[in-house]
Amino acid sequence: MSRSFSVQRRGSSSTSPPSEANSHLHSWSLLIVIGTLCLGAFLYGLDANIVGTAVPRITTDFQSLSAVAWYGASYLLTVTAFQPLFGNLYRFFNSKIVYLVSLFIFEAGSIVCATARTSDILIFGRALLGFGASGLLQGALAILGSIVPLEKVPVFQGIVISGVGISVCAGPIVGGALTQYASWRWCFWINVPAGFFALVIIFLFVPLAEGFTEAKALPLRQKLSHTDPIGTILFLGLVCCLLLALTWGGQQYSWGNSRIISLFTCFGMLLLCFCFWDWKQGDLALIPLQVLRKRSVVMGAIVLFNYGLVMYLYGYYIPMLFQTVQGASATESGVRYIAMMVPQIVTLALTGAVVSKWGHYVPYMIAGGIIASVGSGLLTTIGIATPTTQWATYLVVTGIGVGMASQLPYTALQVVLDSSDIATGNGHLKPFFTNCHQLIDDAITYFEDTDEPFAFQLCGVTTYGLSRPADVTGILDGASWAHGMDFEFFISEVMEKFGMTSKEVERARHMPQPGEASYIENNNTNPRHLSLIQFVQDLYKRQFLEPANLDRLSKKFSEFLGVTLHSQNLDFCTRDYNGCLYSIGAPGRQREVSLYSLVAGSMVDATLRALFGPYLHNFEPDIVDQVIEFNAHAWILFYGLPDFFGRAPVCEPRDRIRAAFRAFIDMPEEQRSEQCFAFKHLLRWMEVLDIDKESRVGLLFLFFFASIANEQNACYWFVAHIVYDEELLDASRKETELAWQSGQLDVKYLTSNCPKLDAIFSETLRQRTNTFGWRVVKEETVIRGKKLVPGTPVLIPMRVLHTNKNIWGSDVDEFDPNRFSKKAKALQQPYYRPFAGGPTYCPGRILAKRETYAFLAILLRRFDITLLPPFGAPGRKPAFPLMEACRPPTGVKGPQPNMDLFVRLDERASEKS
Ligand code: HEM
Repeated sequence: MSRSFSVQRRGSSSTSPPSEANSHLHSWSLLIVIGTLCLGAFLYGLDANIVGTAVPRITTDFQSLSAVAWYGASYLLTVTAFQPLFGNLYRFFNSKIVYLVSLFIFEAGSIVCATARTSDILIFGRALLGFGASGLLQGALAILGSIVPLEKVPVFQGIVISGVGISVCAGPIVGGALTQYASWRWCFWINVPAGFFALVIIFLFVPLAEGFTEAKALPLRQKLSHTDPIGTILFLGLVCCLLLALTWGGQQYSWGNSRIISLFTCFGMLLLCFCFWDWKQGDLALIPLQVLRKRSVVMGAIVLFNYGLVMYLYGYYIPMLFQTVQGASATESGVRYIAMMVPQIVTLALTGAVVSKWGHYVPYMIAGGIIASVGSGLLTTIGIATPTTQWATYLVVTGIGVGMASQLPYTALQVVLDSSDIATGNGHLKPFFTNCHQLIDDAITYFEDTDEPFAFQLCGVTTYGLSRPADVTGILDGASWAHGMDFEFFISEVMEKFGMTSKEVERARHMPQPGEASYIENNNTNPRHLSLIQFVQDLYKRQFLEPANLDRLSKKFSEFLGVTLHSQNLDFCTRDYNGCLYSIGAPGRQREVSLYSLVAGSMVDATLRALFGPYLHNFEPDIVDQVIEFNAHAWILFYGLPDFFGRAPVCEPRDRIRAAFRAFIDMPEEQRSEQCFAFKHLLRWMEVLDIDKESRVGLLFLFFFASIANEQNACYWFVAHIVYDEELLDASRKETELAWQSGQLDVKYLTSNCPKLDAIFSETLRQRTNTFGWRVVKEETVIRGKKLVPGTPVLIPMRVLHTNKNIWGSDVDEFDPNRFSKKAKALQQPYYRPFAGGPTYCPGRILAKRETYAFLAILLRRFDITLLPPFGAPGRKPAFPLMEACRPPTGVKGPQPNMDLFVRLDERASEKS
């Protein structure tokens, strides 16, 4: 049975870096569009608040006191009931078009209201208005996602949403003034020029192109079925029946009247149908039933319902009291109402800020309820002659109470994220980014009765996580359901994050067709007419698995490593890569170094030189540090976190590396003679395709990142375990010495004849590959009875394979290479997958082993290694570093900040020159 909470729109398009995304707006065009979206949000809120002060005139004009509640309710009904529908429309269709359609409906509704000749037409017009308005706020947020970079979305979101806040305050005053000095009809006419202006601006300024998402690429039929039209109709029907029965009952008709009874009966039947339909639809339902099982959601809904009741009751009856009982004009009534609205907005903002900071929301909710009740009680005492100070004080008290508590159900879900309540919150952002593995473990425990994939919210995006080892291997090995999962789409998203424009990413997915310029017969570079993405994947395999290319690359790599690993070249080991600034003496034969700096610095340097030749170092002398810095913070880019206007730690290294790549690409091919095979072909083919320069830089960057993301840290743990354990160190020295028999390092011998190293390497990878694989649901897929919704990302926690006690025994947390000494048993274990498997089987697996072993072999050949005691504790063995746990991985993780091993390297006599 389904357990996920809700399906929300993916903001994939907005993740590309600011300067590169061609749909992003700048300067005055951005200003004007943001102003217009604000106007849309203002109109959305205005129409809920403007009629209150106009209602007394309307009821007088139409002689329709019995319909008084309907003027507000019809708007509210549709504006609420159609929210989920519009949410899905924005998810599956182009945001600009859906927004324009909703504005158009809003305009039509306004004209119907403004020209209404009867009360019924006005009610119909209000319903139409609400229907259009239900797409305005969501639409503004959806459009924002494609016109501003992701990191700036929260700021602009705040600006746009403030339009609603202003309308709450301005609505009654504007409504009052228009009703008094013109006619109540102007409360609706006002929407027409404003809405028309918004239509024109959005039409002219917002680009039609937006980021590609899998949901938007679904066939029309599938899109329509996912918007759950039947659920929407049933929901609307049942709400209408209930509201009609409640409005007419006891007023127009007695409660026992057959119409009222029929309406209640219809409501009951529709409710049953809706529940059945909702249950059948699972995750695709308008309101997934699982949501209602969650205490926090149910309580939040009850609180919101009660405050909604209070707000709308007062919104109608207090202006009526002012105007019809106390004889105030419509404008004056609006101004008087400020006494309630201003305190409400102020306390709303204040409580929100306080709760966000300290996290306790229940006290404010209770206090708000008590204050609002006291205020409401006091309001019951006012009458025709109540002095201004008295009724104003009562309104202020009520406003404070309502403002204090009415938004807290939303805030509570954002701020207090209880990981055991995994499926109930509308965001698991905080636990994911502070301890993602704990969040996944909690989810697995929480769902262990069903073993079905769980769902959680990440940056507003519903994300599935697989909980069973068999499902993880199933996805890698192509289980029958795995074809519904797409890796290519995930890669497309990552390409955007690394700087390709969405237009070029779409082109990269396209297979060249006969007749197109990119379909070149007898073309040596891309003879199989692959799409650019497939071409890149093919290049990976040719570069890292074809013996000639692989041997050349690993030979170069070892040579560069051989140059670096000399005592006089180790100054870089003083770098503060991991919060471990370690001062070493002047270059000499004995050096004391941070192991992390030693491994990271020399591995990254050798990889860069083997892949690119010396060129990147020429363009950016600090390139090694920049890459290490980038790797440490790549998760910020990867998970699309805001870069705080370019100040996140990932920004500077990203920009400097990109600048070096840009200069590299600008060199004529003949001057790049030392670049590797893959880059030569990749750059050539991108030139044929005429991919824009920034996108070429982005793809090159991503290609390079794949080859270093795991390597540097995997090698660190491997060497750290060996250095930490004298027995392992001795055994490793013995094995690696044999690879130097010719005087040169024989890497192939090393990787084929060292069982002890193999066992240590395998155990290191078992313990350290806590990475996540990612896929996107391509078509409706069912795993263990749970329907996964297309377009939703799926997280594959490899960890469930390697840390599972049922598979590896109760000592799973111990580092024990012996479990791999009996090779046949552990290595053939289907749940041992450090390099994944199937179509995405890591093409760098052979090179990874060669590079790691080569590093160790050269290090042991050159130096005697002594583990240093912790600072200030001579004679003691340092603690083994813990793995960094606070950030989600983008590859194998490094040690926790300020945790490292420090070693003394004594150049061996045989190596002294
Ligand atoms: C010990 C080090 C390494 C580990 C643990 C590792 C692990 C992995 C894993 C688990 C995947 C599959 C991701 C998925 O299915 O979602 C993968 C993919 C990949 N790895 Fe590695 N890797 C390592 C080293 C390397 C090296 C040295 C290179 C290149 C020189 C490399 C290049 C790649 C590439 C290009 C892919 C993507 C394959 C595709 O697009 O189909 N890896 N790696």
